[in-house]
Amino acid sequence: MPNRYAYLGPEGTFTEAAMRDLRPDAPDEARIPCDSVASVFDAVRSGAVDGGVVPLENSVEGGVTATIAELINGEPLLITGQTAVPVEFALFARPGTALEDVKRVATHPHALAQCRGWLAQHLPDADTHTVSSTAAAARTVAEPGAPFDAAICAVFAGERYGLRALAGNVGDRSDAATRFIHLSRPGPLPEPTGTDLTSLVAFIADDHPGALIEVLNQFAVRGVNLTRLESRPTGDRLGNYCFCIDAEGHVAEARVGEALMGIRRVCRDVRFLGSYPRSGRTDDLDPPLRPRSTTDADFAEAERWLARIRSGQVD
Ligand SMILES: O=C(O)C(=O)Cc1ccccc1
Repeated sequence: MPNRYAYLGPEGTFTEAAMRDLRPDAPDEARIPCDSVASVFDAVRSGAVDGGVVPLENSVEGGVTATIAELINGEPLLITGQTAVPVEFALFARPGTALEDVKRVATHPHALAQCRGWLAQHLPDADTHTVSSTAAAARTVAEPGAPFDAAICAVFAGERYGLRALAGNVGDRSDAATRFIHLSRPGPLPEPTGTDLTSLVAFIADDHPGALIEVLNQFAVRGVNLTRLESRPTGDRLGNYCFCIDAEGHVAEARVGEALMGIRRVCRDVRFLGSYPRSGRTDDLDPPLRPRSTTDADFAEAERWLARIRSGQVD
């Protein structure tokens, strides 16, 4: 039986597009749509599927709370891949509906947040409703007696559910993109590719001046570039935060491994989320920033030098 992969469904979500990017060889029957981000995590944890794809962050709206909360507090899973997908929104309705007939619009909360300008200009009196995904909105609009007149969704979702486009490009920014991650149960890490990311959550030991700088310094002094830093409430009590960090490089590399050891020493707790290729499509990526003296060979040479001086060799 081929491996099975869960994703935030139904068919026609941007997450499904990301899944096709990350698992291009998975046949249609191996792609399992779920109705929430939490149920994708649960399907991977329970072993019902071999992997899962969920949205992580959007270039306009920021982090996807449901995903980040699972990564921080849920039973641990590993991130084993990621990809970025351009998101272009369109307004779709049942055949025969005109723009002026649209009184109720449904979509995903992140899509709504990115289309507010267009809606205010073209449908100022319409009520907006949020549902579990853009494709769920399109599927509901297509049903007889639907509670909504139109959906904001991808063109492929509108077409998939037999709707007609009333307007294209309804996003306030045409260059918006969303980052999606591939999840696996804990196990062997993906091999380093040279263009990898490492994700972790750092829980500060005790609230003191410079606590975050101590964490960031572990990366800075070893020449590791950060690509994302987000503070999130730990959930314990108001004012307690943890820090979600993405860094360039793989934990198998000396500079990244040493930075993680340093963080482990200065933090109360560290949750390692994975080291994985930076994109499903690695062709258009810049090489990671790698300052002088931070190669594995540099670290190995420094380790040999330390061993020599510890044994009293000073020449
Ligand atoms: O609803 C979808 O299609 C998703 O995949 C989630 C989402 C929603 C809005 C922007 C990017 C991803």
